[in-house]
Amino acid sequence: MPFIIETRGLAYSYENGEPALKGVTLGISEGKKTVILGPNGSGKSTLFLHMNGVLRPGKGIVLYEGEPLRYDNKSLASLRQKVGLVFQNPDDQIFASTVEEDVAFGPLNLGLPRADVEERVEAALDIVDMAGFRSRPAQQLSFGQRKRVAIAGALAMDPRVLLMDEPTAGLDAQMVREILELTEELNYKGKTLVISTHDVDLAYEWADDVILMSEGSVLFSGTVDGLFEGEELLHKARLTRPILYSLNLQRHLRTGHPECPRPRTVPECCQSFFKKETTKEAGTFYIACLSHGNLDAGTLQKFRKHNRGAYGSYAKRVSRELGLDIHHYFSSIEHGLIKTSMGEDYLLITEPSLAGLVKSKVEQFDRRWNCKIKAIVIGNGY
Ligand SMILES: Nc1ncnc2c1ncn2[C@@H]1O[C@H](COP(=O)(O)OP(=O)(O)OP(=O)(O)O)[C@@H](O)[C@H]1O
Repeated sequence: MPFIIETRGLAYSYENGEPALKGVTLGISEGKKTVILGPNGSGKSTLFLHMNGVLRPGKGIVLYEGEPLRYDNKSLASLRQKVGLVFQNPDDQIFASTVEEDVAFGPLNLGLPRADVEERVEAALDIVDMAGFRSRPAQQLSFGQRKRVAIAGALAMDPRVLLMDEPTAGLDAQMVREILELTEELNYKGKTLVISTHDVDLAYEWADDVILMSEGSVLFSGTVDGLFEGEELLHKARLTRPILYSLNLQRHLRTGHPECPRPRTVPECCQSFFKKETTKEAGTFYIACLSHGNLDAGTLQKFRKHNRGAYGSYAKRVSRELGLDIHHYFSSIEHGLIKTSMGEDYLLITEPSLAGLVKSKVEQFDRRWNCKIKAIVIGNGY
């Protein structure tokens, strides 16, 4: 698979002379979810600032689609249209006086017609569930809300690659899940996602590819399983193994149960650990495609309260607006997988463009854990 972004021998020192990057060579595969994993001060933010041209390498080069970056204003503007960066601290990114002005800033600079800018702002604010705050001054928002506005600002540029520097830092648990779901949604819709974090559990659950950094250098580049198999590199990078990885390994060592396939999420762990105790046949995972006004409350009532969820920003917003009695507004696919693997039916409401993603996740889970869950998409107007 071709790399959409590459760095070769990238080195950079800040003004105090301390090297922050020491010859970093790496590649980001198009269409994948890549984690840049590393402890504090390992150079993740400095790397991101190079990947969208904010910083210029001391040595080495950055390439986009195989072409070295150019640093004149026109080339940088064109790069930033394709490679969006969400800063670690939203206050480094949000400048305009109101939320909508801030999100509109990038698209206006592209010279788009006012109506197109409006459309982009509305869509981006909808995705991060901040449409109700559009006229509010950004400084009157919570940290998590400002983080969402910063994400909306990057989304409004409609980039092919979205770099998110520590997107979950400082957010509550529910908001973390929502941001991760949002990244899944964006990735499914074709965007290449790169996030930086020091959270090994998050990296293990989320990433297709992982690049481990320590003290300005790349220690590892490959799959998550490949990274966590050896402990030496992790120790060097002051990181530990993910909890689910360690639990699974301990079971293997203590009981002789095969180590692979390794569970990477809670539903996978439940299925792997407790499969024998589950005697019931698996349930059906109903995926209901929601368009405004096509909901039949009777359908909802056929499912137990704790067996109804909404997935995706649109379905969550519309479900709330319509006052639907939905129980899971986050981690709904995971809840649905747990319920159906225990033999209960689950109803998940989502927008038509995400039904394929949900179905493929259920089918992937089913193939991996062989639990015979049926996934059925119910069309518009069920
Ligand atoms: N503006 C700056 N001036 C001087 N040194 C800096 C500056 N920003 C970062 N550094 C230094 O560069 C190195 C890499 O920092 P960087 O912020 O890229 O790491 P990081 O992996 O993103 O860390 P964290 O996880 O804490 O955000 C660190 O040693 C840091 O102290």
